[in-house]
Amino acid sequence: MNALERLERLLEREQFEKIKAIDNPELHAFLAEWIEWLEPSKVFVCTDSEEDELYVRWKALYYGEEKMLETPNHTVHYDNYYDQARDKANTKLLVPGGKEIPFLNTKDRDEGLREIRELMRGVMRGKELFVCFFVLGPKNSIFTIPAVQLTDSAYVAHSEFILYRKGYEEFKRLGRNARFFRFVHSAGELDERKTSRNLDKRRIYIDLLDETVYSVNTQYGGNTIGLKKLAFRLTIQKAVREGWLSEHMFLMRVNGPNGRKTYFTGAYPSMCGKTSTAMIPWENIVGDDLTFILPVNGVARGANVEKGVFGIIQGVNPEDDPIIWQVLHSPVEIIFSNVLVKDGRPYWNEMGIEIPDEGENHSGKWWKGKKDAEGNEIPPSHKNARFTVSLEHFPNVDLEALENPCGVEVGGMIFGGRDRDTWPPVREAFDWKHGVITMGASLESETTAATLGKEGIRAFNPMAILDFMSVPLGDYIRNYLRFGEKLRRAPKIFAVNYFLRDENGNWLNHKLDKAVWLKWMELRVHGDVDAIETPIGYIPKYEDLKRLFREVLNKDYSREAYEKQFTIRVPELLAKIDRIEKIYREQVKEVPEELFEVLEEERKRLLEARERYGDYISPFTFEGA
Ligand SMILES: Nc1nc2c(ncn2[C@@H]2O[C@H](COP(=O)(O)OP(=O)(O)OP(=O)(O)O)[C@@H](O)[C@H]2O)c(=O)[nH]1
Ligand SMILES: O=C([O-])CC(=O)C(=O)O
Ligand SMILES: [Mn+2]
Repeated sequence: MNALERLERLLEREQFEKIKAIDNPELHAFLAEWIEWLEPSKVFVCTDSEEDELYVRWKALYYGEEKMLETPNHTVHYDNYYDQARDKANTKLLVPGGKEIPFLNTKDRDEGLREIRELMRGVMRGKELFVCFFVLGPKNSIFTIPAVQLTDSAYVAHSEFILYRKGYEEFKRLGRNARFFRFVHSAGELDERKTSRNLDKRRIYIDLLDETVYSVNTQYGGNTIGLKKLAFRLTIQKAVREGWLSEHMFLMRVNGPNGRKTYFTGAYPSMCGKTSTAMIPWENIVGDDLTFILPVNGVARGANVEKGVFGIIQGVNPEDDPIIWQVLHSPVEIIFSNVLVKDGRPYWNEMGIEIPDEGENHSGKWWKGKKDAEGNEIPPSHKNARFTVSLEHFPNVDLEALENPCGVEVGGMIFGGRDRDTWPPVREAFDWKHGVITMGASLESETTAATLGKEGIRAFNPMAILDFMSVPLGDYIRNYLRFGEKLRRAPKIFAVNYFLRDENGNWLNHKLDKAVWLKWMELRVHGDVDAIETPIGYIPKYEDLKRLFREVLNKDYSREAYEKQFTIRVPELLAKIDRIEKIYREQVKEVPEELFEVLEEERKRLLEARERYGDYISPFTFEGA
């Protein structure tokens, strides 16, 4: 029996017809094999129709994976108390022979496939399987990659409808020519709260050879939403092979003088400010998490991989995040996850208003002071609680840029992380290579609640992408360097640090200061302001920042604040170069030699400056020099 015949027996007539309309034997074979293996009691195939999308939304409520809230179109979803973040330990790249690759979590492909298949055998008995088609990137564009998702979680399918462009028609159009990614997910057995029960058997296995990702016994979006971080491993591999960039970056428009539009990307690790930057009130958002950048006629063109936001809700308050606040309080389609709910209303940590002392949250019934099994007090919402919403609902979305099949020209690329004591708030690289190596490849950031495990540990995280890396790091960096050489107009590279602290641990900057750094970078892209040359790149002049603080935030910016924030901290900077060099030499290996040369030059500049001016050098010293 061929695959289509098997599918005809497995599916109800109406569902079968939807599959049959796609002329792709490879897809048929994949579906027949997995439907037989997973043994769902029912299969629903989603086309691009409103009706099918609505069916999925409804099923998330019907099966209890989501509950209705008071506001129309708002729902809440809970993940298991121990399934609240990405599980790095159980996320593995399947490679032939289980070849060890530094910093990557690999596993023998045959063994991994055997294990995951065993865990998934018959796992959907008594459940409904959703077969969904989406695309990464804008439709019918140079960026488009089709993907098919199999999942028994209506919540996962629902999230994908909010976050990605529909792809059923694209599959039909492409027919046999479609080269597509595949995702197979099962939440596994659910408990009475409809959360995954068998967390000890949670696995996320990425088959790089077949461009297929398997995920089982988990619901948390970062472990399950195929097109998000699971596809990301596949697109990084593809990009490095084909000579473009697939990045953990926001994409936004910064509005310059006289209506000038300049687009920026920004790579910061999870929970380090991508969404909050892309949502700065004066500017416009295109994307907040994943960006494809292609070289087109010597220009870097970027597009959002997604069309929605799976954003962190903790700390969202009306003062700092007025637009997100407004969206979260309007009756548009939103899934709140792992928040506190009381009388049908969602509440979260640090929302800037009084929140109830009891209700339901990610731990079940909750009251103030409740402790978990480990004796830790449970906050109202989880630190990694999130909201899922389409970008079309944001008044500040740049829709033209979002849907442009050619993307937008990237004027600047920003790197940043949680760094308490080393980098200044903003600086510009001397050139592409200097930026790629001393800013991107040298990025370190403190760990956060976006992944399971301890927080606040400074960790090497090149390009904010290490968690998702799927090729040897040296190859990835080489591709970056070569990418710049292909361009006749390379984006300028910048580094930011929103997380500087003083001796007492207090933040040196306010959350909205980044609005000023953005305006400064926009001016720099066009050569509209001068800057001060330091050993680590160009930094802003005090007068320019003072003027911008006044114009943008209507705030004073004192010389003292500037001096403290922009002091060049030579001992910390040198120690960092030592750490980074050691990692690349001893752990990563097989790194382009240029990396060491550029680090060495930076070290020399710092040593010379220290010789002349001492350990901590005021920015005014360089300005005068
Ligand atoms: N102190 C400080 N905290 C900030 C600043 N900007 C953002 N944050 C905090 O950073 C956290 C989340 O940042 P997001 O912008 O949601 O993170 P993201 O980079 O989009 O993360 P992912 O969605 O996990 O990839 C929140 O807890 C914010 O309060 C800042 O300028 N200063
Ligand atoms: O993928 C997720 O779980 C959310 C996210 O953006 C990240 O962790 O970087
Ligand atoms: Mn992310």
